[in-house]
Amino acid sequence: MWRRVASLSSSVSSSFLAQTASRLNTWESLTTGIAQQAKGVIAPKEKTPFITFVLGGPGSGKGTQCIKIVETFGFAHLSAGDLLRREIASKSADGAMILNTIKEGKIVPSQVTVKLIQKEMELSYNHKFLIDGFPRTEENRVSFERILSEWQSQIGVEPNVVLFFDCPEEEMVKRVLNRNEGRVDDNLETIKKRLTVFQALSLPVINYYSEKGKLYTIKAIGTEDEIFEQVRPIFAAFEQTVG
Ligand SMILES: Nc1ncnc2c1ncn2[C@@H]1O[C@H](COP(=O)(O)OP(=O)(O)O)[C@@H](O)[C@H]1O
Ligand SMILES: Nc1ccn([C@H]2C[C@H](O)[C@@H](COP(=O)(O)OP(=O)(O)O)O2)c(=O)n1
Ligand SMILES: [Mg+2]
Repeated sequence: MWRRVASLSSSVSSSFLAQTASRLNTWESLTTGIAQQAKGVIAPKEKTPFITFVLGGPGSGKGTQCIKIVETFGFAHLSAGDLLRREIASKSADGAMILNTIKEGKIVPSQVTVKLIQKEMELSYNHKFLIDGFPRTEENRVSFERILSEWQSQIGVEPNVVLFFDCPEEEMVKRVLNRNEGRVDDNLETIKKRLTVFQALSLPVINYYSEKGKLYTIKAIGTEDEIFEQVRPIFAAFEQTVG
């Protein structure tokens, strides 16, 4: 259901979307219900999307911990950085602009990134999303909320959980310089710029979610497994309700 409702054009008004979503919900449960009754089985309930933002400075271990969350809790992992790198590799119209922005340690315009994330969510059959490296600016946050508000009848405008991997700069620099994934931004010059951007533009987003009571801060120092032991209880607590 998530996929069908979300696939509706974002240019359509929210009230129309809400009505259509409600109609689709009713129609789908009705038709599914009839078919399932005929087979003598109970129709599964539609699942409400569950959105987690994964934030933290460059090299704080977001991607590494997302892999563990996927393995343990079955989320879909959407890395904003990976989606942007895929655009560069596919030589799309925005590819050159994205490459230059990433090399400079700056943030790609929100409409580009949000469009990529939205597309991935629409294509997913999963209802549990880990959105890694996003939102990195207030502009990112507001652009995404605008999309979510169009799906309001389904999920509301806020993420369910925001994880913040809190890591000392010295450690982040060490990790990024050892990352060895051939990334154009894994060099000392770019990392320094990225850390300045993180302080100036990303920390306000983290503070925003802290004030909203959505933030879970993880001390991102220690082994990968030790850090995951701080992450695990957060998702375990939601497991019953999320499905
Ligand atoms: N707890 C850890 N201790 C040491 N190195 C780590 C740890 N977690 C991740 N790394 C390594 O640090 C680098 C950056 O991790 P990554 O998950 O890509 O961070 P991010 O996505 O936040 O930039 C990778 O090479 C990764 O293998
Ligand atoms: N919301 C985002 C996420 C990433 N980007 C760009 C700018 C970032 O420096 C690069 C790389 O992001 P990525 O999340 O892969 O980086 P780290 O894993 O934190 O090292 O992509 C962006 O412009 N906007
Ligand atoms: Mg990453």
